[in-house]
Amino acid sequence: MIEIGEVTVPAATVARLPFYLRALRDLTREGVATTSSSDLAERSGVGSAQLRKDLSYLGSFGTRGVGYEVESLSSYIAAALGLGSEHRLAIVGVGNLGHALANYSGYAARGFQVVALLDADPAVVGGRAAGIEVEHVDHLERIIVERHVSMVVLATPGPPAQGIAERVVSAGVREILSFAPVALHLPDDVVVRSVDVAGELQILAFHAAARHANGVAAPGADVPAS
Ligand SMILES: NC(=O)c1ccc[n+]([C@@H]2O[C@H](COP(=O)([O-])OP(=O)(O)OC[C@H]3O[C@@H](n4cnc5c(N)ncnc54)[C@H](O)[C@@H]3O)[C@@H](O)[C@H]2O)c1
Repeated sequence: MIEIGEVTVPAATVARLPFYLRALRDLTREGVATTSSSDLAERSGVGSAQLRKDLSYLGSFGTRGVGYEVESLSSYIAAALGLGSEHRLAIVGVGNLGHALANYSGYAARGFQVVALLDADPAVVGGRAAGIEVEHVDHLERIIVERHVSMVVLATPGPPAQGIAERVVSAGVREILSFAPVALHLPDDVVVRSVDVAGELQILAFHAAARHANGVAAPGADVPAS
C-alpha cells in the first residue's frame, strides 16, 4: 500500500493511475467534458469494475447517469501522482539507451524535465544529447543538489549501478528508475522501479510457448531458435 496525502492506495492501483491520466488527457484534447466509467476503462485498457474500484480509493468521483468530469478527475489524478509540480530528472549512463531516453519528447507533457546527463566515459562526456551537455559522473552529487534533481534514471551497465545508486541516495534522491540488469539494495524509503525489457519478452515467449503447447500455432512459431 502507498500513502498519497491522507489516503492509502494499493501499489497496483497507483501503477494504473498513469493509464487513466493518459486516457483523460486524450479526452480533454478531444474536447470531451464528461466520460463514462466504461469508456474511460476501455481507453485505459482495464475493466470498468477495476477502474471504479481504483478511483474509489482516491475519493468519491462520478455522478450516476452523468459519469466523470474529465477535467477535474484528470487534475485530481495528476495531483495524486505528484505531477502538479515538475519533476527534474538526471540520466546516468548516456549510451544507446540513455540517448534514447534523453531524446524522448513526451516528458514535458507528463510533468518531467531532463536537467542532467552523466557518464563516466571521457569519449561521451562533453558530447550532447537532446541539447544537453553530458557531464562527468564524478559531479553527480553536486549536480543533484544544485539542479534540484528529484528522480534519477540509471542506464549504465550492471556492475557500477549499485555504487551509483548509493551515491544518488546519499545526495537526497528517493526515486530511481533502473534499467541496469541487477537488483539494487537500498534503504527501505527509496523507491526503485526496475525496467527489464528482455524479461518482459521472456514472459511473452512463455505465453507463446504455452499457446503452442496447447496446439495453437503462432506466426513464426516454427522458426527454429538460432
Ligand atoms: N532493462 C531493459 O529493458 C534494458 C534494455 C536495454 C538495455 N538495458 C541495460 O541498460 C544499460 C545500458 O544499455 P545500453 O545499450 O545503453 O549500453 P551502452 O553500453 O550503450 O551504454 C552504457 C553507458 O553507461 C556508461 N557508464 C558505464 N559505467 C558508468 C559509470 N560508472 N557511471 C556513469 N556512466 C557509466 C557508459 O560509458 C555508456 O555510455 C545496460 O545495463 C543494459 O543491460 C536494459
